[in-house]
Amino acid sequence: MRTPIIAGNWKMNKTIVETKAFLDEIKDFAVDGVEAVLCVPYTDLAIVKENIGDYIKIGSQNIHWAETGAFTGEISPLMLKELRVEYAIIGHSERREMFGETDETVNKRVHAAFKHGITPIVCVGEKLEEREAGKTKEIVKKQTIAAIKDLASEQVKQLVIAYEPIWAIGTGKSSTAEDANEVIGFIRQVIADQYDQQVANEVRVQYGGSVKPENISTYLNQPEIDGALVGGASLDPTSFKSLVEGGK
Ligand SMILES: O=C(CO)COP(=O)(O)O
Repeated sequence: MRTPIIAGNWKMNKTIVETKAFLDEIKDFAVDGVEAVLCVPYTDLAIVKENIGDYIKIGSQNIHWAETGAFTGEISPLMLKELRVEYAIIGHSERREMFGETDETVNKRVHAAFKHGITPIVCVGEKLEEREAGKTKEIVKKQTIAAIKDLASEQVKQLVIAYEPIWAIGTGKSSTAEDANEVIGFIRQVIADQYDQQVANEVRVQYGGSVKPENISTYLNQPEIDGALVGGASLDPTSFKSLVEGGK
């Protein structure tokens, strides 16, 4: 059985003061049988570490492959480890589209995360024109294979993949649950072909793109969908709690 995982991706939102107010609202919150993660800006990691209990896990929004060095603007796995970061989003479409992230750098970051005991949440997903050209599966297959290149089976089993169709992010246009389920089932098949069915059965694959408390259960009711990666709707504490409850 795969444990559902609901992760909030705050993107570039919330100052320390705003983060503290959010954390005050989720004290003592926990839902049995659902894993919850908050992927916050780097400047909020320390305050989250100091003010969060054991239930909600801390995530970053990226991770560099080197431990130290001349990489202005990047973040090292060692720095994240000190802040009790357990998850790192890697290859989000906003990083791929706006900041030059490639399939190769995604793979380097994935290896670095595993080396330091941080679980990658690898994002894959097609653009609107790719979907319209019938290329969804081709794109997610290419991105998935590149991201997991040279990983051991035991590492792949721990991996989290987020299928986020780019046209559904922040647009209010969500993929239908059936459609997301089909693509996620396909991603699992790609992993089975690269490794084996047992490995594929253990990988958790989330859906992301305009998930809200009102629609989360339609996704989580699908057999292949193991959780959600949520942007906008994770910023409000009441909404975040409903999302995690929706993971049941
Ligand atoms: O990009 C996303 C999560 O990583 C999805 O964002 P929204 O939930 O705001 O559409």
